[in-house]
Amino acid sequence: MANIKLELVELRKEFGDLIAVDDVSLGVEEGETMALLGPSGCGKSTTLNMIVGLEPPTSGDILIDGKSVLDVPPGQRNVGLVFQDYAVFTHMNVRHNLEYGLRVRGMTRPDMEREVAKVAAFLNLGHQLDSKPLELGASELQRVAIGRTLVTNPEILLLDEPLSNLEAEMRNQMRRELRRIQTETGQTIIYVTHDQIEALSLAHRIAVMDFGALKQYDTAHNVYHYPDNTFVGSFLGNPPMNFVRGQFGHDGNRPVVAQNGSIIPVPPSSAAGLGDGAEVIVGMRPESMLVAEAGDPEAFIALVVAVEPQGPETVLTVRLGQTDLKLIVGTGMQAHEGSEITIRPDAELLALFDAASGVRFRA
Ligand SMILES: Nc1ncnc2c1ncn2[C@@H]1O[C@H](COP(=O)(O)OP(=O)(O)OP(=O)(O)O)[C@@H](O)[C@H]1O
Repeated sequence: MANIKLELVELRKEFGDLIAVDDVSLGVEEGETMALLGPSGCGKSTTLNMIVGLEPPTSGDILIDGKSVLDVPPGQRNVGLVFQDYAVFTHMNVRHNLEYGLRVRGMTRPDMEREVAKVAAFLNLGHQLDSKPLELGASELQRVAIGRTLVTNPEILLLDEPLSNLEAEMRNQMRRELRRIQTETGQTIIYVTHDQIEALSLAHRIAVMDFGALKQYDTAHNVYHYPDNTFVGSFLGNPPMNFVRGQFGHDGNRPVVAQNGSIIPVPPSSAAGLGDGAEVIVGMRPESMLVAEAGDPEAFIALVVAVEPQGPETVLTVRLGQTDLKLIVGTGMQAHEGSEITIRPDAELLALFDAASGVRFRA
């Protein structure tokens, strides 16, 4: 069992009547990258600020290596925060920027030079130690900002939207760079982002937040494929998860969800314990629905309303009752607007949610 580096215990922050962080509990293992993901205003930065010590929690606890750090002042928590807008000193060259955190800790010059050389080489900044920040490009600046923090060897590296100021090309490059930092240093990283692709591609585990609440905390694979609620299903994925609202029931022995005469067969495992007549929402990822042969007992029939080729794949919009669904299919698939199509959802990935709460039914 890996060491739990960081633990949040019913962490809460209120600003007046507003609950910015709503009793969030989670643990991050040593060497793991955890992404705090969610829409603007969901409480990501407030959570980060409480971990760093810039914001006192209203209640709850923050443990690093099993010890509460609530009484430890920000500078002494040994957590390194890199802000979105590259906190570097513009009047200092790169070397002095990298040295800064070590100098304030009173490190000797030879030790400092050794540590700075190591981090500069690691981040490909060795040839730029004498440059001023204004002479650097955006990704180099970002590497200096990360280097300034990394050189202090923090217990936890906290990154607040680190790639949001970069162009698409640079962003991909920095993403690769961050993955390298992750694998080569074994650094525990907390990564704040509203970008699901960044979270899915960089994080071992993702905490999905909405209005201060933790909506799911699981591996990147599980939050995508097995969302706990409709919020997570709709926040991740592009196009997002399809939802069909209907009534649970049986067609003969087959469990189905019916909406205005249209029916979707659902796997018995997803419907365990559900009574006929229950109001539910069926969730299906666009890429987890196959075009099937007519008469397939696990399939449903829908009307094709749009066919949009998008290079390597095609997005189909189909209508089932009153609901439009998106499917991602291969380009070999021939579909015609106005024709009927038989669709079989992947039984393993189909999800049933309670219509009132949006929470997934678990067998
Ligand atoms: N100092 C403060 N005083 C009052 N309200 C605040 C303060 N800081 C944050 N908030 C509010 O708390 C909520 C959470 O904000 P927070 O910045 O943590 O969200 P976020 O998910 O990081 O958003 P963003 O991605 O836009 O930075 C928001 O409604 C915000 O307006």
